[in-house]
Amino acid sequence: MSHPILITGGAQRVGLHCAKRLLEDGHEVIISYRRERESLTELRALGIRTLQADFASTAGIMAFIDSLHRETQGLRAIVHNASTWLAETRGEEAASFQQLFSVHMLAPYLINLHCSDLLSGTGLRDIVHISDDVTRKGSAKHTAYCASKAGLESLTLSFAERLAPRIKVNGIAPALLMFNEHDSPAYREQALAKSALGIEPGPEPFYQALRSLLDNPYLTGTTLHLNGGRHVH
Ligand SMILES: NC(=O)C1=CN([C@@H]2O[C@H](COP(=O)(O)OP(=O)(O)OC[C@H]3O[C@@H](n4cnc5c(N)ncnc54)[C@H](OP(=O)(O)O)[C@@H]3O)[C@@H](O)[C@H]2O)C=CC1
Ligand SMILES: Nc1nc2c(c(=O)[nH]1)N=C([C@H](O)[C@@H](O)CO)CN2
Repeated sequence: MSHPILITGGAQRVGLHCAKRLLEDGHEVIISYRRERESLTELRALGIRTLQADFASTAGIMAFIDSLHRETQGLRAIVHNASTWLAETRGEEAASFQQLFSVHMLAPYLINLHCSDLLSGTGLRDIVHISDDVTRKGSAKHTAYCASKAGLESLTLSFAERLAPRIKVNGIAPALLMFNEHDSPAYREQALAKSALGIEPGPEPFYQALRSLLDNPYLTGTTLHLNGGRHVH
């Protein structure tokens, strides 16, 4: 019997798509969510287990770790997808940085430390960190966000060494996947022009990248840059 796959931040957009696709591919799925949403009703009806969590504080992360251990005896994989795309607000830079650090680095770090014991069973066992292609060049507008995602890529390397050969640890660093509804036409045009392929791919190519990491027995410590041929400058 194979254990469920945990994907954090699974109540909307990329995480929601991957939760449904993993279920279609025959996996049991557990998601974490921060805010109650309509999508959760559909997921629960499909048999996906949903755990509330706010990773903005150590207490919130540790509470999630407790609830995950109560929810399952084992896991096939942990996908650290939960994220907040925060631009620093003048005067609130420190609070923003701490929130981004907590969600993008402290939560994956503590969950890996306290829940890697759940990664068991006879087949492959995986941890996947979701960072961002922008770590290759830095970001003037999302400086703290970019730094926290770069730190997550460092955790990929460290945990890959620390948990081998029992558990594979890899990352996906996407560039544009899905616009947000408030994105202006000008912003959309500018974002599309940044990659050679010039498209908004949606969540399915991301799922294909996740699938390739989960199914490959000879990949660890690798971050896949899913960026449509994005130029660095
Ligand atoms: N979309 C894109 O184009 C790109 C995405 N990425 C990365 O891909 C991943 C998926 O992107 P996308 O689907 O757009 O992500 P979202 O911005 O939709 O965030 C995913 C989920 O993270 C949850 N989350 C936010 N803050 C917290 C918190 N403090 N505690 C717990 N959960 C939290 C949100 O829950 P709630 O809604 O309840 O607040 C949300 O549902 C992310 O890691 C993102 O950084 C990278 C580059 C481009
Ligand atoms: N948590 C999120 N991270 C990011 C998002 C998002 O919507 N949520 N979006 C982006 C952009 O698409 C960017 O890659 C291109 O403008 C980056 N990270």
